[in-house]
Amino acid sequence: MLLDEYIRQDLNPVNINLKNYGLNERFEQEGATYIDLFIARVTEQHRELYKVISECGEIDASVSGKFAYNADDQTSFPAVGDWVMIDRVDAKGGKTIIHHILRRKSVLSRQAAGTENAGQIIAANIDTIFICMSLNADFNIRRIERYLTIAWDSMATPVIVLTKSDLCDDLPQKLADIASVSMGVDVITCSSENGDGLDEISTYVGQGKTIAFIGSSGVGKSTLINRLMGQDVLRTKAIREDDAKGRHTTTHRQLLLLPNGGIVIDTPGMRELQIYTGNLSKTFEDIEEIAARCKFGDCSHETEPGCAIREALKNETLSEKRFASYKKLQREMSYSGLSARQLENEKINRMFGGKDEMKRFIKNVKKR
Ligand SMILES: Nc1nc2c(ncn2[C@@H]2O[C@H](COP(=O)(O)OP(=O)(O)OP(=O)(O)O)[C@@H](O)[C@H]2O)c(=O)[nH]1
Ligand SMILES: [Zn+2]
Repeated sequence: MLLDEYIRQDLNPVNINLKNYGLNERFEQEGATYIDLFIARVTEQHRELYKVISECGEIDASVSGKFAYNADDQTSFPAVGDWVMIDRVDAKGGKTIIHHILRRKSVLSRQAAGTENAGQIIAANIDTIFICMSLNADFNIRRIERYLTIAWDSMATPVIVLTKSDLCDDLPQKLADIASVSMGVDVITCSSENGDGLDEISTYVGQGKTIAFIGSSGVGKSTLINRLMGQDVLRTKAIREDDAKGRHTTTHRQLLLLPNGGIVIDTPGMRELQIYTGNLSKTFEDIEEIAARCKFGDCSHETEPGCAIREALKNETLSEKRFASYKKLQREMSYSGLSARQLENEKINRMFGGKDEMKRFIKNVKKR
């Protein structure tokens, strides 16, 4: 099924049962204190433009001027997953205005250590965060620790998902390694290839429960979400790389309803939580192009067969030095390596396209 069709089926224009979107008593009660406003959940964010779902369907939304007065603090802006209060549910092709954010149950954010105001909200009100790591090339205990910290900070419950079990032949050793850092956290082993462990994941998913998947690029998050959806709603890496349009252009739904109940949040920010690839890809387009020819999508360019990078290094079409600086930058750009300033700029870019655009936006909203 095409994505458009999926969206149409999903969004019957009238009488949406918001419980399916995770509405519960806590939000209902808080929402009821705002007279004349309607409750809705943020389903998409594109810079200053939002989409929200209310009982009458999905509509475009923007924030009220009040938000812009606090613009130095990005965490006070709505994020995907937020429950918000809007002033109309039928905007007749226009926009509704978001006036309040209801108290968040959990907040997934990236932040720079030791700085204030450096938080950037990636998604809100997630119940369970699946930390995905593949059992082959991506396997790294330190990375799990880092993701666990992020997940615990969020107030959502983390569950470790070890993917691609079909590619692993030393599972007991890897499980023992994981056990040493995963105290109190459930660990699931699964394979989208042969279906192992997918039932177990389903036990964490149910009506009104909001889930999210984080983990390095290529560990199989999209594939897993597609399996839970029962259809290919997200384009997986393999398909993206085949696509003539290239793989930097994909936009897709940021909030998905699962057929057997439950909500998956999958925002671009979530995909970038591990490594900031935006500028890296641009600066090292040549290297990314070569890497795209590696036999394995998640090639570490170290020991895998069919590695195009090692081939290029051997025949000197790629210089060792350039590859070394790419790797260095890649390390520096990992989540924990970003300086406060880099994070701040990146956040502004993501939300507003740039500093000037942000200033213009704030000015405009204040005028309204
Ligand atoms: N062998 C095997 N391959 C898998 C499995 N799950 C996913 N893959 C493959 O791994 C590659 C990456 O999968 P994706 O689902 O696109 O990975 P992702 O985590 O969504 O990656 P990003 O979108 O970049 O964050 C694809 O070629 C998949 O076909 C699995 O269980 N076993
Ligand atoms: Zn390679």
